[in-house]
Amino acid sequence: MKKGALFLIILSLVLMVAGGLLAASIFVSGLTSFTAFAPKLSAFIASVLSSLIPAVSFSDSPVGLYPLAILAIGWGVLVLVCRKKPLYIWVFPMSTVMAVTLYLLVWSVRHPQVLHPLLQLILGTGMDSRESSLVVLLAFIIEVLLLMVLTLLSRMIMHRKKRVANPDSPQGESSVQKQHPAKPAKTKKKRRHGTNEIPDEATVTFRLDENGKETYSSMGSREHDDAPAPLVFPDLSSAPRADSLIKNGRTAPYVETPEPLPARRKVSRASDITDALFSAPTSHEPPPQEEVPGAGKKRSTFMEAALSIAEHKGQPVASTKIFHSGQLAAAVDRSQKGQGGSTASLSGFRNKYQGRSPSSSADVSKGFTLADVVTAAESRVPGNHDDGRKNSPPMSSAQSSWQQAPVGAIPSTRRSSSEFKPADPAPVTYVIPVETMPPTEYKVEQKIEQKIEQRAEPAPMWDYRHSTAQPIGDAENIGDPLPVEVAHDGDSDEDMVSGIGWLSSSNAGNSALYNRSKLMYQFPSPSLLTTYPEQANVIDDTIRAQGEQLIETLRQFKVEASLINIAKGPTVTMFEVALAPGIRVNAVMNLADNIALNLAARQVRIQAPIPGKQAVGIEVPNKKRDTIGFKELLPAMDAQEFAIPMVLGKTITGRPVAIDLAATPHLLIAGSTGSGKSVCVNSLICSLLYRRTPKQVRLILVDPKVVELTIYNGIPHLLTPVITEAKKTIKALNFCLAEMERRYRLLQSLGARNIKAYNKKLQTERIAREKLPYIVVIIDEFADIMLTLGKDLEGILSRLAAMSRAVGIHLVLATQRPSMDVITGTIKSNIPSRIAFAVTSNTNSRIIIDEGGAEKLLGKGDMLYMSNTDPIPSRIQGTFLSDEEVEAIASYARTQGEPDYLDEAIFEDDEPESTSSGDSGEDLGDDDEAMMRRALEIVVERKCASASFLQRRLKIGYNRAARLVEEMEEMGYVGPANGSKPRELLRYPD
Ligand SMILES: Nc1ncnc2c1ncn2[C@@H]1O[C@H](COP(=O)(O)OP(=O)(O)OP(=O)(O)O)[C@@H](O)[C@H]1O
Repeated sequence: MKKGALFLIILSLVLMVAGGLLAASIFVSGLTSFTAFAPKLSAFIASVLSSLIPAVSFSDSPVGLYPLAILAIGWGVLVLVCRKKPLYIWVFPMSTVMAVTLYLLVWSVRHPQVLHPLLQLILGTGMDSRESSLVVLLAFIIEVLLLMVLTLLSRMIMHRKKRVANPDSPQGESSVQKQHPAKPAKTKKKRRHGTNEIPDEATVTFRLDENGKETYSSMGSREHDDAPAPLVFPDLSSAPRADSLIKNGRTAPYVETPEPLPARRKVSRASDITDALFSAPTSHEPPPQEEVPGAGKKRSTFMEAALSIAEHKGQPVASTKIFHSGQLAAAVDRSQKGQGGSTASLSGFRNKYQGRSPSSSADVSKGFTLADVVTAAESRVPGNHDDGRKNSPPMSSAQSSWQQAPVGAIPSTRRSSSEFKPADPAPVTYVIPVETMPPTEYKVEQKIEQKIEQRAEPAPMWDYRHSTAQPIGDAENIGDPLPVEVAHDGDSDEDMVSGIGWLSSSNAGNSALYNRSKLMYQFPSPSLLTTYPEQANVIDDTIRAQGEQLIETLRQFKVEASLINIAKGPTVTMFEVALAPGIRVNAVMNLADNIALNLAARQVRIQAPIPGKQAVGIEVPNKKRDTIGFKELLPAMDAQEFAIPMVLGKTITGRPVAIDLAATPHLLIAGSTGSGKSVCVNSLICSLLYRRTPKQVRLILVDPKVVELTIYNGIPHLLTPVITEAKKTIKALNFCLAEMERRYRLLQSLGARNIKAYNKKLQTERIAREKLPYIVVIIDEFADIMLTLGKDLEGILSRLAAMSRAVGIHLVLATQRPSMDVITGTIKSNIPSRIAFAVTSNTNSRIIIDEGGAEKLLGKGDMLYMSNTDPIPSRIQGTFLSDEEVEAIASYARTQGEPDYLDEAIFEDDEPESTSSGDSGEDLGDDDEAMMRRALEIVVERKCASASFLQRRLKIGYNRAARLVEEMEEMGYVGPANGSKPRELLRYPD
């Protein structure tokens, strides 16, 4: 037992006895006066004690000996608490005395007439039991106070003792303990390490014995109380977290100037060790590599191992735990391979952790923390281990210092023990070469950077000097250098020049630029169009009479209103009616049928209110409808600068309406059969033929009904013959998706945000690329295809509708089935501009334009147009194009150039792999001969040669496929390029 503890025990007993005597004398002398002065208080105390008796009594308690058991438990706890704190030993006699006092107190209250013999002995017989009970009570209070005083005193003495034991610590306690007061400084689990116990993750103390061998102990362990004073680790509070360095992708180099080293190291947690291990001030620059030859190789293997493990586990270094000795060994192996040095120390490390006795190897499986790694690294201390340096060549001072320095001492703020002091007292520089220890993230970044660098290196793909292409746009001086094209993979089929990708002409080897220049499209003449008689917008007496009759009808239904305006349109006349105050708009709306009845009109549509007016519009069909000729509306397309101008018709007020599909940006047309959809679609297509060349706008037409749009077959605007099959439709739409992606890449290459900006850049910067034409995909009766393809079509259409606007791909979908399964929510949400022709029900109208009204339309081109900018539908009478007119326009367009269709391979079915050859030619790699053999087999199979088909079948890049076809031509197997058609097979291979 320690002297201090003995002293305290004696002190406590003395104090206790003295206190008790003092209290007794005071109260014995003042008892009479107390009871006289405070009878009520004494009575109150007596009552409280009486109520407490059953709970604390030993013998009289109704609960038997439970209080005794509680006391025993309390003692047990005290024994445990004070096991390692000898200074608190006085608690045992103190508590015993208190228990006896308590017992006496209880006795006094329970037996007011009888004085306990013990009390008689202490207090004498001159006192009655009442007085004696008060004395006992006060004695108990004094004992409690004494307990508190002694506790505080003990604590103070312990603090003082620690400070004496560890003069370096200003706190008198380890900083770790201060930081983690909730965790008592003791180990949870221990495992044997030789003769020492190593805590897993708790506070660890590293010590060196007289032989320089390191030992471990947990904080406060008695077993090591007599061990040499613990080594003191440097203050780690300023060290940045290791994982923060890792995240930055950079491990800061650090330079240290060793200071006079203290004899002890401060106790530290494993995470703190690793934090400090990998931390360093960044202000210092590392010395040049030549000054520290081999420093990179000779740097800490264990640190490398630690990093390697952390990297493998994807964790921050500080929190990495190694669970298997094999893992650790593997990490060390990796480090060793990378370094090619420190073999001896590594083997020492292995011996340390792997070459243990069987009993200890079981503990090994519990895992190592990086603290273990660090500790092992310490074993490289000169003099402790042979780390292979004996045979090393002479080292530079810095290198020598580095190798002599323990790994744990690397951080700049760290101090080493005197044993670790380098032989050279001169300032020593420790260097960790940054480049040899890149963390995972850093490697990833490096890879990305390398990739970017690789991409950034442009390889000229198209040299205008070797091309027959003519400059595009306003470029006049071909001699001027053109901007270098962004390179792409030579084997890629990505076309950076063509306005449209995957054209058969460019696939056939023709320059896209050259091919486009063949087109000299002249717009059709308006003379091809029929002129319809001028419609009479005159408001005659008949119409006025109709207006009066309308007001009268309203009045009959108690709706006071006045006629304020009449607008006569081509199909309907709108009577603008102002309602009297207090009349509800709905009152008029509900009278639509009555008005129609009274006016003998077929349908009456009521617009309540007219947007922007304090009036209700009542649209009554004209007795005689006017036809809006397409010719009449041609000038409307020139009124504004439209990218894709299209005429729709005329409003009620006679205003011509033309839209820009590029802004719309997609259009949904729906209406029941005979409502005028096909005529509308024709006028949209003819608008393009009249105002846009194939260089500006290209078309993909889909017509499942076959008879509606096939009339356009052969016009130069077409990208493919009019599609009539669902299967081909999906392929065409897939092409659009691919083209959309290609275009986005093109836009990105020039930093353009949309097709307009891209085309403008080509012109202003005179870049040798084709301008991107707009692509308009028109699908008539898309309900048929939708029902066949279902979700596939919906998905593609939605994606296109959502994303293709910027790259100039626009959709026009027409259907005569305005049902929910055709015009789905997804399609509707992606196509805000819609045209509703006459439908049979209000529900259908709602499906198309989200409100009723289309059921009141009159058919034959009578439409409600809802644009993306104005959700209130406006009534328009569509333009009329007769079949003859359409035929004439298409015929004329056909004379203006050959269509440059997409490669037919796009629309071909995916053929099953040929089994006849037994050759998996599709995976022929770089074997040119085998590739040619397989290509010839395919060509013979098909009786024609197409580069893109070969590309698909052989799963090779387009350029390679085109080369194969050219070689076939040279060898005489296939004929020359044949426009958009595949090359002819001339002879069979031998
Ligand atoms: N704008 C118009 N002006 C005058 N008449 C028109 C107009 N639009 C259509 N019509 C008339 O309506 C008829 C039907 O038009 P259209 O063929 O376009 O209807 P649809 O909705 O396509 O019918 P379906 O779905 O059965 O093909 C046409 O033959 C034409 O006579």
